[in-house]
Amino acid sequence: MNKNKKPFTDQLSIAAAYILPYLPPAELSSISLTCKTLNLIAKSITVTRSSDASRNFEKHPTPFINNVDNHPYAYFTYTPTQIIISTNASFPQPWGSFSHPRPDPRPDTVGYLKVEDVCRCEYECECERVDGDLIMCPCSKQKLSGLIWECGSGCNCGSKCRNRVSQGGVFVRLKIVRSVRKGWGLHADEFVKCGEFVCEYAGELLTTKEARRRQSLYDKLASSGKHTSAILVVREHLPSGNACLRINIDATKIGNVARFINHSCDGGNLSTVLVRTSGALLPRVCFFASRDILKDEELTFSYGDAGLNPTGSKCFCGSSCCSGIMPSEHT
Ligand SMILES: C[S@@+](CC[C@H](N)C(=O)[O-])C[C@H]1O[C@@H](n2cnc3c(N)ncnc32)[C@H](O)[C@@H]1O
Repeated sequence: MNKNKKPFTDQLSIAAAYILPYLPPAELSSISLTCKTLNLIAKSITVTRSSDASRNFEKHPTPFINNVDNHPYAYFTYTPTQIIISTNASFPQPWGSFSHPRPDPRPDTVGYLKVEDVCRCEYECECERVDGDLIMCPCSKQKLSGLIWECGSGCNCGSKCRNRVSQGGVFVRLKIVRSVRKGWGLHADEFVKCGEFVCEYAGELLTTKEARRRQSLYDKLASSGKHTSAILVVREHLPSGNACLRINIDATKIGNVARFINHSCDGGNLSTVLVRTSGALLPRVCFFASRDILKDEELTFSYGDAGLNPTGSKCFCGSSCCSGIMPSEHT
């Protein structure tokens, strides 16, 4: 026997370590039944997947916690920011063996802003000044448009600029907890101060035509009772008052932690804020804490008006003003 030749199990382990992280749960589970070596590798991938939904893209891991059934995690491709996909194909992403550490562009001292009084003057940004004089106050733009404006690639300031609150990824400690009636839900894993940036709603930016096509597909799958979709539609009313920009983000297959935020009829504890960034054509949809949130509390927001969809599915938000029906606008 050639002494330099690695035993078959070693070769199998090496090959499997490259291939198995790309497999969706059903395939991973069936391949794990074939032999002990593959079973061990599949198990370690399952542990990695359930220990961090963000797959090392965010500052802290976001674990899946399930004490109600046997789903170890939800399977999707992680993106920390919104992406434009021109076709309806998604790309494979390994999950379990690679890490993607992200830079920390935001100083720890600036983790929040008051959503209700968004005066940004305190966030001194050099690009807003000429010879030390403030030439344009960002909060005047806020008042005009009802948006938050942040510095970006169109500004002269760098990534350390403090007017980039929502651009450093997720800084709050979060966890994804399974419940019997609502499936997975995003929870705070530490105290979150009112006004603090929580996360962006990241996913695939779609045309309205594609959003409608996917929504009807997801609705058909949902009627089987096993599929949850995560298409968010936000409308930005342009300053003229005569036009409205419609933003469709689908986080069902490609998204971030925000895809686990459930609906609450009382408006929940998160505010949805459109953030425009200098140098970027399209706004981003971001969530800020609308009040102080305690550790372990579920994070929720209002998906919309349930009255728009009287035949919608049952709502289990549990709030005192629950309408009993999940809102779902006709996309
Ligand atoms: C964006 S996903 C939220 C994460 C989802 N719970 C999961 O397990 O992936 C939206 C879906 O969650 C479920 N959901 C969200 N809020 C709910 C509520 N208040 N009552 C019942 N189901 C809810 C619905 O199935 C909805 O289509």
